[in-house]
Amino acid sequence: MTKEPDPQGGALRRFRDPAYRPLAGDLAGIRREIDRIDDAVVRLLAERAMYVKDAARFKHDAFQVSAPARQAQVFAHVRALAARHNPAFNGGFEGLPEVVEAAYRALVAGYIASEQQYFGQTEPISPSTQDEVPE
Ligand SMILES: O=C(O)C(=O)C[C@]1(C(=O)O)C=C[C@@H](O)C=C1
Repeated sequence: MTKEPDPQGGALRRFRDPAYRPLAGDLAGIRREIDRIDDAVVRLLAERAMYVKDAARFKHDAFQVSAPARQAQVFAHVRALAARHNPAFNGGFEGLPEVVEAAYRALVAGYIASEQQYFGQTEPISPSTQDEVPE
């Protein structure tokens, strides 16, 4: 079959697990929920990006921008979060920690590339002239 699925069509299959509970009546309903969630995810990624940009002010050089030990910490953290947030209903989502870690590896690579660019837009300051820290 080389045709895209019909968003308005009825279900074509069912899970063999008798306890499985469907989340929407059709594929259009599923996609509406996915679009809603993507909006929230991307809004948070944009908020995260601004903190990554600001992090450049606290680094001496390109190695510090890359901060590999911190990267490893972030990947382990999001993996653990994915395991914790994996829903208990409908059997959860198998391999969610791996999916989330892979996404974060791609995301952080992009964030680092931009942070390196932003680092190039900074200049060193002496401690006495440092920016004021917000409360
Ligand atoms: O924590 C930092 O130092 C950051 O710059 C943030 C961040 C991240 O996206 O989480 C980005 C670049 C570094 O590789 C490590 C982590």
